[in-house]
Amino acid sequence: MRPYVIIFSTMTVDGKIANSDGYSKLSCIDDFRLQHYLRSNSDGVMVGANTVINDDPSLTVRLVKGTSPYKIIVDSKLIVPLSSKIFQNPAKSIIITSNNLNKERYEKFEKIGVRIIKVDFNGVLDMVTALKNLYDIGIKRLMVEGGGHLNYSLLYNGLVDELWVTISPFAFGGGTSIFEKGILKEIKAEFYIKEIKNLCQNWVNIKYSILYPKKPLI
Ligand SMILES: NC(=O)C1=CN([C@@H]2O[C@H](COP(=O)(O)OP(=O)(O)OC[C@H]3O[C@@H](n4cnc5c(N)ncnc54)[C@H](OP(=O)(O)O)[C@@H]3O)[C@@H](O)[C@H]2O)C=CC1
Ligand SMILES: Nc1nc(O)c(N)c(N[C@@H]2O[C@H](COP(=O)(O)O)[C@@H](O)[C@H]2O)n1
Repeated sequence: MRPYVIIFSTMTVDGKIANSDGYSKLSCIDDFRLQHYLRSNSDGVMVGANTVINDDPSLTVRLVKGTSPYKIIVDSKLIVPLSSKIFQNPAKSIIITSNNLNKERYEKFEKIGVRIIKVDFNGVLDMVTALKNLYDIGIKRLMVEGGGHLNYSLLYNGLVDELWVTISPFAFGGGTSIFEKGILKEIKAEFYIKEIKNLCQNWVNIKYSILYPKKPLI
């Protein structure tokens, strides 16, 4: 069994979640409220290593009432700084990493009370096993907040149930896309609209469910 997975992202009209300098502030207040609402309705919120390094996020619930979920970082080489805001509450922090690192690297995090889940690494981490582990420790509903490489690796493995994407009224013409394939192959996932909502004036949120092709195209 694995958690029910929802990706939440805010992108430009050209599908970028950050520009090439790492600038990523794209939401309006209604969109931030939706983000915090979904956090408050999730058992865990997951981000990739680059997002932690670039944004130093809190991943807490602040704009609506509710409990902050577990914070889950996907980081195969354990490069995220120990001083990251996420680790201010180490008991609610989990790192998914490779089972192939020196034990001193794990100990640094385990010492402060961060839970480490070790899975196989073959260019990317084995997210199927990672999600099974999360389910077994009580994370039944998982929100994923990017970035593009993490989003794609979950999509590629057929692990995403819904995408909630907000289109903001900007274009970058470059930068990080909402889905970045990295070293993985291309697929053709299909998205079905469940709901469309106007946010603020010029932002629009679309909730999709996802249907997967049987095999990767390439
Ligand atoms: N507008 C928005 O809504 C959002 C914008 N952003 C922006 O996105 C940018 C970061 O996106 P991106 O560069 O794609 O980075 P990610 O946050 O997706 O992190 C990618 C890294 O995570 C690690 N990783 C380990 N295992 C996996 C796996 N199975 N699949 C994918 N990644 C894995 C890899 O590093 P390693 O090999 O070292 O482990 C990889 O390089 C930032 O600029 C951030 O500000 C982020 C979230 C939301
Ligand atoms: N929904 C959304 N809109 C944006 O404009 C964003 N830049 C992001 N980024 C994501 O939110 C995290 C920051 O969370 P905190 O406010 O620090 O709790 C950031 O790391 C991205 O995952 N999201």
